[in-house]
Amino acid sequence: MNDLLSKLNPEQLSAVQTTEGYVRVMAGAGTGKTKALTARYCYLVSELGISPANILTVTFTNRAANEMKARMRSILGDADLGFISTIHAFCTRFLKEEIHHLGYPKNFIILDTEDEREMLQRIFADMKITLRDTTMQRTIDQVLEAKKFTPGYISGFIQISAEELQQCIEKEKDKNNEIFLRYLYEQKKNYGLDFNDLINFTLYILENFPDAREKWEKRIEYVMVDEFQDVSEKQYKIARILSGKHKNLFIVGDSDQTIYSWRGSHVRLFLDFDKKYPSAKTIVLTENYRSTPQILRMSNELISHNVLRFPKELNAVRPNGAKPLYFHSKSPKDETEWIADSIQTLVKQGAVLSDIAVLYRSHFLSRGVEEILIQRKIPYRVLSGVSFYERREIKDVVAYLRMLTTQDDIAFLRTINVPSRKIGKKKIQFLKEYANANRISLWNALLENQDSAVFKGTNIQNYIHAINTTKKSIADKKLDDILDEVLDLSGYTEFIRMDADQDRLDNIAEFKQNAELAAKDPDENLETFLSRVALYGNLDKEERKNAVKLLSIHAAKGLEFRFVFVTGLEEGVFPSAQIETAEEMEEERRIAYVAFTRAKERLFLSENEGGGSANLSKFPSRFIFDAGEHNLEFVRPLPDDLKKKALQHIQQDTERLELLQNLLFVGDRIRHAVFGEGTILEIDAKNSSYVIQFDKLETTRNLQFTAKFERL
Ligand SMILES: Nc1ncnc2c1ncn2[C@@H]1O[C@H](COP(=O)(O)OP(=O)(O)OP(=O)(O)O)[C@@H](O)[C@H]1O
Repeated sequence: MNDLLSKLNPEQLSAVQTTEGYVRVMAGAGTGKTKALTARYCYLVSELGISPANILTVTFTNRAANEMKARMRSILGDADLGFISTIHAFCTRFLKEEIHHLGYPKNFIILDTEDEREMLQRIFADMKITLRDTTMQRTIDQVLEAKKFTPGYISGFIQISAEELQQCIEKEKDKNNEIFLRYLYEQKKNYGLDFNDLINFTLYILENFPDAREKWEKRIEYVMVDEFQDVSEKQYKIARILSGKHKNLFIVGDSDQTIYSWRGSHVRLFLDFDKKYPSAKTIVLTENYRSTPQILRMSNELISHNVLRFPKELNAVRPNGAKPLYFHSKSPKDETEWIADSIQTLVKQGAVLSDIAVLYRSHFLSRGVEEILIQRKIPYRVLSGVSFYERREIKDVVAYLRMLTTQDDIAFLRTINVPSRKIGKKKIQFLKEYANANRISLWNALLENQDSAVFKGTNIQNYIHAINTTKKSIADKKLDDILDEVLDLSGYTEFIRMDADQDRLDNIAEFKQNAELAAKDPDENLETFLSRVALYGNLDKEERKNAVKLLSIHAAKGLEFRFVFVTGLEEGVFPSAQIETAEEMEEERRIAYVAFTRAKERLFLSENEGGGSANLSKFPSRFIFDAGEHNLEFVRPLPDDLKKKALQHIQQDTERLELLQNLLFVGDRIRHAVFGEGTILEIDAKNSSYVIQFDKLETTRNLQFTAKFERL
């Protein structure tokens, strides 16, 4: 133990030894927060003799919980470390003991996101809901998530019986309410709890059953919350209640690394901790052990542009290194080639591939990097999610293209029932038998049997029509138009929109852009394009240890690498085009901060003029300028004209965001000097205007955000 403590700096030591009361540790990136938390746990158990059964340690991911448990085991030996867990795992354990209060059995079911989607799909089918009504993602965001956040939701849900729910469903007129009620009915019938409800139920029991609360308050003598910057308000509330008796609540994190606001976290929870608990002690860790002074300097400068933060300057312990290298390029190809060149140079200089990580804001950006690494035979692993060409929607799209050329059975089986055309197993079996007997492909088997009674009531005509029509125009059309045509006619475009998963839409948009680029090359046609793509899809799947790591910035949270590349630093990509308020822009800047501070020795930043979707601007990201040009080494200078335009664009966009910050809301009443009183019906953020219905006018008016009117 002494050995463990002797390695800590005075602030870390204070975080470890201040065991009693409310303690907030503001730990800058790379300042050894994980080390301090582990040492604190050890200190509580080994030095103070507290039992692990009385210490709750909440981690952000299962991975973090497992890592911490492994470290603890190596120090403490065998002990029940069950209370080192994610909040969801803790809630599950809590509910196993306490859910009987609500009349639920101990073996309730946990519904994961896939289960949630499947349930919704069944509900959509029962209600005959189509794309015209809503989409899957919209329903999840606006119906399930939103309604589960409303104040009375949980008590209502707990108190109502399945039968009463059934009656409510029958009476319900509003479609969204009906979807929600049906979802709750399914949950109730199966005793199923989704991730939101694991939290909701725990909180409900803690707040409404004093016996249960007292038992747990007594049991949990110390509460420690890691990565506090990303916990939601409800999770925080659970921690607060559990620490209500012993009053030992320790929170650690970095408010500059809050990147999960979309899941309900908020920088303010961390910043206002001392207002909630005036006796709270705040310890700030600023000695950074991870990065060179050069990497820190530019990261410090970047984050200093945020207003909502706890100001702190990190100091580097490591010796000097080189300035972060910034590469501006003309095209996506130039950018990825530069990345591959730089990786090869690093390897020549003695780096191993697994020391190198390529980080990106959105998954679709992995495509270009993956392609060049494959071409150069540089092994890599996609750590967050699936490689680009292995993604379901990309495989579907490629299969549709193959139905225009090879019409092979694999492409056929992948596309025939996506979207659903009522072709089940039996019909496929019929086609397989027919094709085998006649030694023809499944596609030809379908063509020969299209009028057979077997296919009555199915939608194969639409499939056949889509393929045949598009096929006819291959010779006259551009690659990207062919792609659009077959996806539109086959109903695939509508199908994927229905899913409305932004990642999938982005991936398809990226694939289309690739096709668009290929279309400009006179040597490229559908067949050459497909064989090139096939190469990327058929990688050997061996688990490679010595490989470059590709991952999203969100997945890189908490990790560190000797060499870090951040790609796609363009306005509209990073920061994303979807940012609509100054506060959201601060979150985006924190994401950049997390990315930059992952690097230990050298940071490589890049962007290109030809990136992003067609309708986005192609300027270098504001984060390059925020980080301070003097802190960067430019591989080549930015063209003056481009820089001027980029700064102008950034200035205008900043003004737009500031305006949006002071925005009025839908439903607000206003008075205009000429039109009189009216109600805001819509906010058109893209055009910076309100759609207003004035009481004395028949039709609506679009007024600029800057227009003069007063709020009533
Ligand atoms: N007192 C110390 N002396 C030497 N090295 C340290 C010390 N504390 C931490 N380190 C090293 O600094 C690096 C960063 O530590 P750690 O991963 O715990 O940081 P962190 O605060 O969790 O970072 P982030 O929040 O950015 O993910 C690790 O390599 C760790 O071993």
